[in-house]
Amino acid sequence: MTQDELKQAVARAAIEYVVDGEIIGVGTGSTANFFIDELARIKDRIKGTVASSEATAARLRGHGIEVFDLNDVPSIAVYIDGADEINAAGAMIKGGGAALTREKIVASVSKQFVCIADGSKLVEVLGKFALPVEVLPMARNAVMRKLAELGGQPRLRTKPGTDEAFITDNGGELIDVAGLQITDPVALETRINQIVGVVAVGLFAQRGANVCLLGTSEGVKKLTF
Ligand SMILES: O=C[C@H](O)[C@H](O)[C@H](O)COP(=O)(O)O
Repeated sequence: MTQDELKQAVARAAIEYVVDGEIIGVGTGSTANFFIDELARIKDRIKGTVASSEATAARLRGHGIEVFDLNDVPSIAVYIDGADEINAAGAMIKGGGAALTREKIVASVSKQFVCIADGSKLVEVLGKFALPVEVLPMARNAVMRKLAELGGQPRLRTKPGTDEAFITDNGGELIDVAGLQITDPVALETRINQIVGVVAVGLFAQRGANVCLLGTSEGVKKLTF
């Protein structure tokens, strides 16, 4: 099976976690896009969605699925999203698709987090995938110095093919920190959150996944945490 077929299989399996009559939180990225396409088939069963990025909101609306502003929503039944890496405890690195801050906010108000990922995303130790950190632009270099003190190699994310900083949906910039061996994800998340100028770190450990649907050649494996 191709990686896309594995992503499609977990996206389909995630429909089982959609709660009828409720608002569903929807993630960002290629796996989440497959989920959105599956959700479109059963859109009449749900009240609507909250999106974790402008791209996701546009795809949902393109399917005729209602997208609510989070400020108008008291709670979210379930949040469904991909990950760049996930470990055996349900802690994740996210933000390869630049949506980490809104993803973290939507996940924080969701009762359940269902991670959908192809099997390559399951790792023993998080950190091979460079850890994304969103910062306010004026704090970029100050935050990069602090992140270097943690032992990683911070690098500003740029617009493809240019030297210009990539700008997120929130007007922030992204620093990708390579070379970390994240043996204590909760401690590192706490430490990076304390750096002034950081908007959010793409380490989802304090609020990790409750369930992971992992696409493998033997079928969809379900991990619960
Ligand atoms: O910002 C993007 C998100 O955190 C994605 O969930 C993550 O990058 C995984 O994306 P994909 O499903 O495309 O591998």
